[in-house]
Amino acid sequence: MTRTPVNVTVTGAAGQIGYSLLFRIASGQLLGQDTPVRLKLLEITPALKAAEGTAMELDDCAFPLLSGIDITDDPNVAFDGVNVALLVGARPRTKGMERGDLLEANGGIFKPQGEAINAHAADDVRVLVVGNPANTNALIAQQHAPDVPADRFTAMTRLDQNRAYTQLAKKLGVTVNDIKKLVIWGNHSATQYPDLFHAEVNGKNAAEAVNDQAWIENEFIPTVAKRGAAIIEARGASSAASAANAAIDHVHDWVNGTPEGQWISAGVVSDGSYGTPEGLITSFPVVAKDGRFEIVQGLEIDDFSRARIDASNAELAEERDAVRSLGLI
Ligand SMILES: NC(=O)C1=CN([C@@H]2O[C@H](COP(=O)(O)OP(=O)(O)OC[C@H]3O[C@@H](n4cnc5c(N)ncnc54)[C@H](O)[C@@H]3O)[C@@H](O)[C@H]2O)C=CC1
Ligand SMILES: O=C([O-])CC(=O)C(=O)O
Repeated sequence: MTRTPVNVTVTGAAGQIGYSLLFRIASGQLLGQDTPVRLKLLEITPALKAAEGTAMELDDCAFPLLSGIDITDDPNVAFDGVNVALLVGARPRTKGMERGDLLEANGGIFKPQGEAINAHAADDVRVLVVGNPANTNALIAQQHAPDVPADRFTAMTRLDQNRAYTQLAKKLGVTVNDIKKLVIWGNHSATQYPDLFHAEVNGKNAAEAVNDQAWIENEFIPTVAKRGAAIIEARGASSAASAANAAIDHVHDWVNGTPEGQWISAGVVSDGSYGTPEGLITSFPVVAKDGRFEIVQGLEIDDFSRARIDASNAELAEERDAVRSLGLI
């Protein structure tokens, strides 16, 4: 292995997503089998011992690509030289708790992390925010990192996309491999809009293949949008392995590019495309090329989709206004 290791920082490393994510990163699934990684684990002080336990287990895997592990409770240390930052650590939503309640609890975490990324990250840093409310947490971090290009800050809606793939595949009796361009617009919340109207199933329009508007409106969209709550209800804890899997997908595609003819979903800083308020971090159909996400342009948006995209972005604008009034941005 001659390449310099890539520094990957994971916050909330002792949490349940961290426990799924770290082993996959160390095994090469994030960046590929020819890329060594150095892991930097950020935790709050009381959870450092648990993070050390996870690090002991990582050691015990003897991963050939894992060149070292640092554990710290100081964001300035954790983000020193970071190339890929996975901001997972946050307070998860618990049963009966609304996403809006999380804004204040989590906002304070992402401001100092944005500042530390600004001060210490490598020039090529890429940031994925997983911790909820992911889009607005990403906005807070991004706003506190003025020296980092804004397009390096992203929020995760890939789990929502993956959920949508399986729901559609089950409905049509196909496999996820038969589906393309099925993407999420808006917020990672119950207002998100999984879009069947631009998706393809074996080359045909997905909404036409379904041919059941009532199913799209009353089953597909709510099932995908409320899946996080359904998992909490069933498991007594929020999605963890599937969230880690989506984080791997997101960064892997960001770095390696999306296959020709495929789109993916990512929360990226809006340039005003599709009437979305500029500056919000909101999910679009994107392609990854040369290490950058590009918003897919020129799609026709009918009234049904328009209403839903606008509603989700209005929610994000409210979240932005709320964190602004709390002095977090
Ligand atoms: N965007 C998405 O699709 C999804 C997002 N999530 C979110 O991911 C987040 C993490 O979920 P879990 O791992 O299940 O939670 P968890 O509670 O098991 O772990 C969170 C960890 O973050 C740590 N932490 C808290 N504040 C921190 C700080 N300032 N710096 C570093 N670490 C800190 C905690 O000590 C804890 O170990 C939650 O906000 C959850 O809602 C979960 C599933 C999907
Ligand atoms: O709601 C939560 O905390 C977990 C979550 O984001 C999801 O599963 O989509």
